[in-house]
Amino acid sequence: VWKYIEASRRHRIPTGLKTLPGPKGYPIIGSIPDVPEKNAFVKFADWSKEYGPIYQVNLAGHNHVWISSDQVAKDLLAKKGAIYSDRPHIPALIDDNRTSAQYLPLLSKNDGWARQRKFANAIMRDSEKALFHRYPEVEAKRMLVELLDEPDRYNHALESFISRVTCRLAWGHSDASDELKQRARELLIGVSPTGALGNKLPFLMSLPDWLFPAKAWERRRAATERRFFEIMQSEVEADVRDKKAAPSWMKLFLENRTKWGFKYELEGAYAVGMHGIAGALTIAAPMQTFCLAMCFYPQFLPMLQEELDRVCGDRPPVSEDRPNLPFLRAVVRECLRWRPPVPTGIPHMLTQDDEYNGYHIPKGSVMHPLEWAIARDPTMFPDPEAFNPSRWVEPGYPTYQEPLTQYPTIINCSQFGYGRRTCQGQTVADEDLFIGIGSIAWLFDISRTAKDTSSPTSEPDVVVDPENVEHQTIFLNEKATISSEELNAGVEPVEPRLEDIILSKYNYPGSFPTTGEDQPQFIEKPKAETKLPETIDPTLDFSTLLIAKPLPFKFDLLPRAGERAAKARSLFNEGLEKGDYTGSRKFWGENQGIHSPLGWGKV
Ligand code: HEM
Repeated sequence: VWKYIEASRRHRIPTGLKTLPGPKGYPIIGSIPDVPEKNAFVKFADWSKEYGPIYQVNLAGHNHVWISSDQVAKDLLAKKGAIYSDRPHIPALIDDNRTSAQYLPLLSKNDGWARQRKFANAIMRDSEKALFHRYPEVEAKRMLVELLDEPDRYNHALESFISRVTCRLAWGHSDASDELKQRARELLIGVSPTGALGNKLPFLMSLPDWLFPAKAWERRRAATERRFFEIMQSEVEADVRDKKAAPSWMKLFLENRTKWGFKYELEGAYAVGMHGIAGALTIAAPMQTFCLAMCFYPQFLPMLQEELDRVCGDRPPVSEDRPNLPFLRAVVRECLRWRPPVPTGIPHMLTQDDEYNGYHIPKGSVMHPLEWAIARDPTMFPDPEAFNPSRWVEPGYPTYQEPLTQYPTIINCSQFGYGRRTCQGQTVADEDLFIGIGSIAWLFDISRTAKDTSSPTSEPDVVVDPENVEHQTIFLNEKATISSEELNAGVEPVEPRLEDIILSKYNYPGSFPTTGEDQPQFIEKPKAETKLPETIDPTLDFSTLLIAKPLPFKFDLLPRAGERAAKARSLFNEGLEKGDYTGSRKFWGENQGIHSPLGWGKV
């Protein structure tokens, strides 16, 4: 109540200025009941059609300003970056995100943010110069074989690809990629408005752990993360000492430790770990969007494959092919536009009263560049709801830009935010998506499954040939699995993980036995409900956390004709023999935290 009174007082408007338009909402809670949990960004975009490109909404006493125009976002968040570059408090985290110097994207505009941003620029420049040490190309080979072997776990393979590349970039190897995914997933729950309960009802965070189990969950999450970062740092320290450390951000930090001016013992461990986490999930979302787009806009895959065949022939794409693959870059760019991975944007906070076009914007307002709406401006993107990569490569479209050896590119596109807080992982995302999506399109045909009855409009695009044994054996996202870390993201006891079984498949050094009593048992969980009510657009069935990705769906993933599948396998086997690949390591053993009465709580 006090917050509400305070907010009303703050909202006194200086003479001559108007208050921003926006929905009225209810006393105290404001418009919270009007914002759906699922696809909230669509609701905020609808409001922008009613109230204009900048409007405000009261959410539980906080003033939230939504911007749905690229120009307005640039005018405020970029040009007036001096006052629009702070971050709001995230109540569900145990340590104050603004001052704890743990998570760069969430820090206030303070010294910790400045020094970590400088560090981030340096590590990103270094990786880019070294073509990301070819990690994306190495891991794409493993991903292709996993997709061939288990297409029904496609989302797991895509997420693992991203997580393994990021894990290598961060610490020089992929052993911790499953743990990294789990860390990323848990932090995403902790920071998402639709995730941890403490973000919806912040006052609960002042209760003791035993009265509010979600707080105990967060305490355990934060402690596990700290321990994980600590272990990763000390292992690379040992590898550097033994002169066997592969190139990584951590190695770079350790080689010049004092240069960055970090202020506490583990700040370097967090600065590297945070980038690992930031990369581990974000980039997988557009890869899954790519599969969705190919199912519903089948005309573009043959165009992409024609380009790949012409330029790359009998091998998947590599970094040097970039200038010669404009249509691949267009597809990547269009995936980000059509379904922005962070559709609500990451909020900035305004640190002093401001005015814009006669409107008053009060200090403390939480500013949201609504990426979803910005990406659907019909003057910039004609027919914005359609997935159309041609808009980037055909003259006549407002987004067309030359030279095509450089454009289209995702670098500096609006989906990465604005001003001083723009995303620092753009080049990593660019390389992963270029290599990852390019490799999938090189090897696979993707289409809506012949069996799919989830949508009344779903005419199959490809009918599986019943005579073709290979096609029948590689059947086809039947389980529509969700990845195990999603099932186990702190809301349920940890069980032996799917990964444990997969590990044994490829004979990695030190991998799990395939037979005998030690073999882990996977207990089948109920399948994810993927059938949509008929009225919902099946291309809009997305997860609800801050990073939105398509929920698992059924589709056909068939190797293209010719030698490509055999080639993909031989490339992977060559890598296996060279020792390029290792299995995934378990960090905590079974039953982590379950036996503690305060252990895993519902979030
Ligand atoms: C497709 C993938 C990605 C998308 C869509 C994305 C999107 C974003 C967005 C919207 C922001 C907020 C910008 C703002 O506040 O105005 C952001 C910030 C950030 N991103 Fe990314 N990101 C992606 C990948 C990555 C990767 C791979 C990394 C690192 C390896 C990364 C590191 C960061 C960091 C450190 C910030 C915070 C910058 C700051 O607050 O000063 N991102 N990203």
